[in-house]
Amino acid sequence: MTTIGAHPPRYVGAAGQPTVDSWQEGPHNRWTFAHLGEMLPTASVTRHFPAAPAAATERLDALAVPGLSQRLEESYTDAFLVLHRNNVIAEYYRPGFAPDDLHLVMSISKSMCGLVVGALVDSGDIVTSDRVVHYVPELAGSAYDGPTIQHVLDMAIHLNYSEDYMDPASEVQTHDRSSGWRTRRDGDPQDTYEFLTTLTGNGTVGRFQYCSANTDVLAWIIERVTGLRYSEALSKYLWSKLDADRDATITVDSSGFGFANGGVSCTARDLARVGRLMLDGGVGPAGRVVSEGWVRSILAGGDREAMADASFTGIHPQGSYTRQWWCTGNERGNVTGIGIYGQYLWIDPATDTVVVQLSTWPEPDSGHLHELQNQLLLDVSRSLDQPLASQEIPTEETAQESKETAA
Ligand SMILES: NCCCCCC(=O)NCCCCCC(=O)O
Repeated sequence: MTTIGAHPPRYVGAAGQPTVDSWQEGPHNRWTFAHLGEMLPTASVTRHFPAAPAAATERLDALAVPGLSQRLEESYTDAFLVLHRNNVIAEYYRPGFAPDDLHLVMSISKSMCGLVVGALVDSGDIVTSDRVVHYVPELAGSAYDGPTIQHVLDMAIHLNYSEDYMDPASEVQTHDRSSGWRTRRDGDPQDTYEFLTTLTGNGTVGRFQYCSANTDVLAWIIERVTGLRYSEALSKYLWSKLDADRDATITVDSSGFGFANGGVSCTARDLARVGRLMLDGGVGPAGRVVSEGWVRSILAGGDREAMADASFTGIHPQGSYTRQWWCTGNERGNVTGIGIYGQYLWIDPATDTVVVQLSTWPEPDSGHLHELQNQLLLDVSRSLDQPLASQEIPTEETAQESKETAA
């Protein structure tokens, strides 16, 4: 249990926090029996068995992209979807993966968190020029003592934090262990909140440094200004506005803190709805999420001078990062959420299209696979530059038929 600060209780009226040893007892059980997945690992017992067709579900004919099916396989794709205007014009699911299966989206979770911050900036609850410690005084003395919310949003803070996913000595692995993603070691922080207070830096701001901790700081600020747990805030300010097919999930740590930087799972179709609201000026089917101005700032791109990620600029020389989104700076104005192991939420304003690609690369970060997927996403976008009017675009209904055929 964390000893710092006051965090939103897991349930209203909570007397202390339920733990893995106390969850069965009253009064905690009033809440835990209905939220067991937040206390113990759980497995889904699916409504349909077998849950997914043994063959791939493929509906790609509307796209004039040579070798698309093979390229999806080569990039370890589990789910691929093209939402052109309001029509799903192409979809692919690998054998064993169903359209309504949830998929971990890793750091695309960050882009969702950025939208929640945007909503709270719009409402005046967060001011981007305010210092982080104005909201979370517990971070005084850490690397976050000085930087503003905008610095955190744009990942423009120097941190002694290695984001080397494969290095057991890296801070990102300590972060994982503190957040329940890996086995804790003696001396590790008790939870994510405590981990964030331990981070140091050289005190400089203004240069891009990709750091997953930044997003969890944003989530802490969101909790502080809303009084909600991050998982609840994500629902209230984003997910509930999407008319989503399914609930999303987010992993939580031992204190119930949602892993904002990488813990969201959802379906490909629901993820496309997040992209759709970006193209619709911040409005979802069930209401406005964020102002048009916030979305426009993302689509306009961030500070190219600040960008210092050679892997990204190797592919997108005019690239930048702002408000938790990657901005390619290319002639099409593509922006994207990106997650390790091959997750992309790709926005193509030029053709009013969202492309989702959810993969499971054998390794977290691969220059070769990033290039393959970026080229594929660009080819798909460019293929839509020609009007599709002359083609028979399959609708969602025909998608259903094609699923049944595949099954
Ligand atoms: N440790 C918990 C989850 C961390 C998720 C990190 C993640 O998904 N990062 C995405 C990095 C994208 C890099 C893109 C690029 O450099 O081209």
